[in-house]
Amino acid sequence: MTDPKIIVALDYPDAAAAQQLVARLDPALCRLKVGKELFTAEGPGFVSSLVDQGYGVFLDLKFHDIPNTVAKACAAASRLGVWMLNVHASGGRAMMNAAREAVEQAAKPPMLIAVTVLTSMNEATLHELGVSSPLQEHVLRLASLTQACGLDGVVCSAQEAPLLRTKLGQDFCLVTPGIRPADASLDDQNRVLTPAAALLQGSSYLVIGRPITKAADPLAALRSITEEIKGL
Ligand SMILES: O=C(O)c1cc(=O)[nH]c(=O)n1[C@@H]1O[C@H](COP(=O)(O)O)[C@@H](O)[C@H]1O
Repeated sequence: MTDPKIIVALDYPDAAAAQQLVARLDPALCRLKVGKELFTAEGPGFVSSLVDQGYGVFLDLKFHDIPNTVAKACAAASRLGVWMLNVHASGGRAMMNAAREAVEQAAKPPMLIAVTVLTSMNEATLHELGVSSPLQEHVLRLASLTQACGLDGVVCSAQEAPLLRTKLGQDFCLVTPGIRPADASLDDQNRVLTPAAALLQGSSYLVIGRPITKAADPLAALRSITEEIKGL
């Protein structure tokens, strides 16, 4: 069983558009991330169809609510047969414990990870929310709490991966967006790393959207990145 390190972000408005891309990819080379836009438009049926096509699916719904509601949502997501799902670490200890307990009871438990600080946020946006610590310190605090609650890992910027890898050990899963091959457009991402650099910094899995989804030949783009990170 292969363990592809690339997770392709399916940021599409509907199943037809997403499926056009999916048909051109290869489940041996990547997993797929379904987020709020596609899930809200198409629901669990499309997620199940991706699973049936042999893809590992990261259901990126970033649950954040009271513990009971998040636990029930995680149980429902687990029943879809997804490979990974996530919650917001800022939902706190009781919420994350409830999420983990719900996932553990699934017939085939998915990996459960937590979002620390979104890559779209900076210190100024944190201060506005009353968080006065430096950004990296806050990321580390949320990631440490996530680990203490027994979750499998976090979503973070690849730039935070070295700190988290050092402090939280080799077995903690670091999922990092903001990845750009050396020759790719930055789009709206600011703090980016190349696929190879992100893995060398300690990332476990790379979330990659437009460099693959907008490529003239998405499978060729996926193969080229796979080649770049071979052996890392
Ligand atoms: O949770 C995410 O996946 C995520 C978290 C974050 O902090 N930053 C971030 O860019 N993402 C997602 O990662 C993907 C990046 O897509 P591209 O910028 O096209 O490679 C998008 O689906 C974003 O929603």
